[in-house]
Amino acid sequence: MIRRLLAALPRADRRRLRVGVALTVISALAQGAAYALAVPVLRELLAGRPAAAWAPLGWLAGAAAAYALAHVAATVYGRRTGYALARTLLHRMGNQVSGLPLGWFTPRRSGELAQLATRDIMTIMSAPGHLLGPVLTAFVTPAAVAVVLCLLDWRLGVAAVAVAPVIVASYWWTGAVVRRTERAAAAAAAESAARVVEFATVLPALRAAGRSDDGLASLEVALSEQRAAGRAMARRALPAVAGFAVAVQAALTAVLVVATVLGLGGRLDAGTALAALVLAARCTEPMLVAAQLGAAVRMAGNALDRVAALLATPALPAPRRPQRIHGDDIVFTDVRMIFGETRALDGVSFTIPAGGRTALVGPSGAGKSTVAALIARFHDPDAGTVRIGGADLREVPTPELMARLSLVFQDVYLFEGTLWDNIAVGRPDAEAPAVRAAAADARVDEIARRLPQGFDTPVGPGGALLSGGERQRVSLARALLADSPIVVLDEATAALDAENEAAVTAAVERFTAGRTVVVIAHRLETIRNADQILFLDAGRIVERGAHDALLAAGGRYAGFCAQLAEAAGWQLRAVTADPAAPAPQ
Ligand SMILES: Nc1ncnc2c1ncn2[C@@H]1O[C@H](COP(=O)(O)OP(=O)(O)OP(=O)(O)O)[C@@H](O)[C@H]1O
Repeated sequence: MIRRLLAALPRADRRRLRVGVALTVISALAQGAAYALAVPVLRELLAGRPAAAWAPLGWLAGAAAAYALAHVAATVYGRRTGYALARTLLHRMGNQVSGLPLGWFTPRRSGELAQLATRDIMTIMSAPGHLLGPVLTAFVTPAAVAVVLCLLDWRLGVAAVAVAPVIVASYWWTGAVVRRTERAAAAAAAESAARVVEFATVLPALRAAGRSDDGLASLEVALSEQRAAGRAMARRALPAVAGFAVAVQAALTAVLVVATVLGLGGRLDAGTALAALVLAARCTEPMLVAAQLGAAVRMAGNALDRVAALLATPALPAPRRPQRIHGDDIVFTDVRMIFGETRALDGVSFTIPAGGRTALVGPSGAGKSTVAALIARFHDPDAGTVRIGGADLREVPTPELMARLSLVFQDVYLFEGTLWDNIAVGRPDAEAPAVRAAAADARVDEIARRLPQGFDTPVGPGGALLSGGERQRVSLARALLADSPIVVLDEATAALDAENEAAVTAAVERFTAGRTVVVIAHRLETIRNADQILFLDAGRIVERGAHDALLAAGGRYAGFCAQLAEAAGWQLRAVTADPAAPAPQ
């Protein structure tokens, strides 16, 4: 464990851990010496020679003082190392996470990350701060005492040392059991954390569909699995911890029996026998505590494994031969994208010409969002290439790609800053009039007028103080300000009310004119104005062309449009269904 903690620490903090461990060992040895020096003191006192007890008593006081000083210093070093460890690991995790492909961030991963950054980091931090000291002391002090017993009387020493292998073996067994069962318990905890995140995310949709109980049911299943894993851990670890306690008690009993037999037989003086009994009893308690703390050390080891796994997650590889983007055309060549068992894209090839508008259409799960995600390089494809302006996206530095793209996705996330900051992030060097113009185009100025501090109003974590439609308008303003030549829109106006939708759609139309636009939309008006329509199904492009040509072909797209028209007609008829109903005044 110490080796692994050293590996996790930066060079500057490793010395602190080494010093802390050395001080712990010194304090444990001093404690052992202080215990052992009680033997000559007791021996002299019981033999009626109090004057002769002064010398060992002085040594005992010295050892006790050395123990106290080393113990305090070791505790301070341990705590500081714990903080340094937490700081370093959180920093490294932050750096790592910021370099991971955006497609990595699913609700499950968010749950795991939350567990890692909170529970696991606290567990790891406690290892040098609170655990290593008592665990080391629990073994070093009895070892020192055993050495002293050997010097006092070899038979007592043999009794103490004979049971040491049993104690050490049962300590490792306890650790192995805890380590195994804790992994399952931690996986169950991460699963239920992910379910909580997911439940909070989908609750509005579930409630709208009157099915909140469905989400609650999967959350309850995860929570009861977590409870079961916790119980299984306790059930399996308990016998191991109890076995260790029995081994420690057996060691104590062995020393007690040998000391008593020798004392009664007159082969050991009363003072030494009594001191041996006291010493053996004194060492028992810290060893029993060590069994429990040892389990916590194993949990810290598991937590370190999980952090190491995150740190080893491959980031999007940096370009080996960085290429510049020359142009705005987007070309997919035989692209495959597989998520687990799902072929999200299965050998897709197409060209999105520069300056044109391409609509991605198809049933749910067809792969439309995956196309958009690959254009923004949220992932690299499993096979094939995605090129923009002739450059393979794997070879394009991220800032170069992001300068070319504006993304307006369905799930809008705002960061915890002001309304203004959330728009200006689209182009940090933008002058105030440009930010205001973008805000006005996306109708964010209306929102600002309503808020107490106007554009300087904080929007809360994730933009929580704004409604879904308002967040979408802010994200549109951001894209308008960014003024990028390529725009990817995913259901960009889905959360807007009718009036705002019309206004924002007009702004988007103006803004996207002449740019390369890739739009995922289910509304007929958006789709039919596209220069090119790519109809996807089950990860393949099944039809492509312009609206009129595809309609005339009478294929899948034509059927899809008929469904959309029928749905629109159904809405119309539903409103005017009852001719006898009184007209609104
Ligand atoms: N990160 C992911 N992990 C696992 N599976 C994924 C992931 N992203 C997409 N998929 C799967 O890939 C398939 C295509 O998904 P995609 O979101 O691209 O479809 P879509 O056409 O955009 O659907 P919708 O219109 O419903 O948003 C689906 O089966 C989906 O479950």
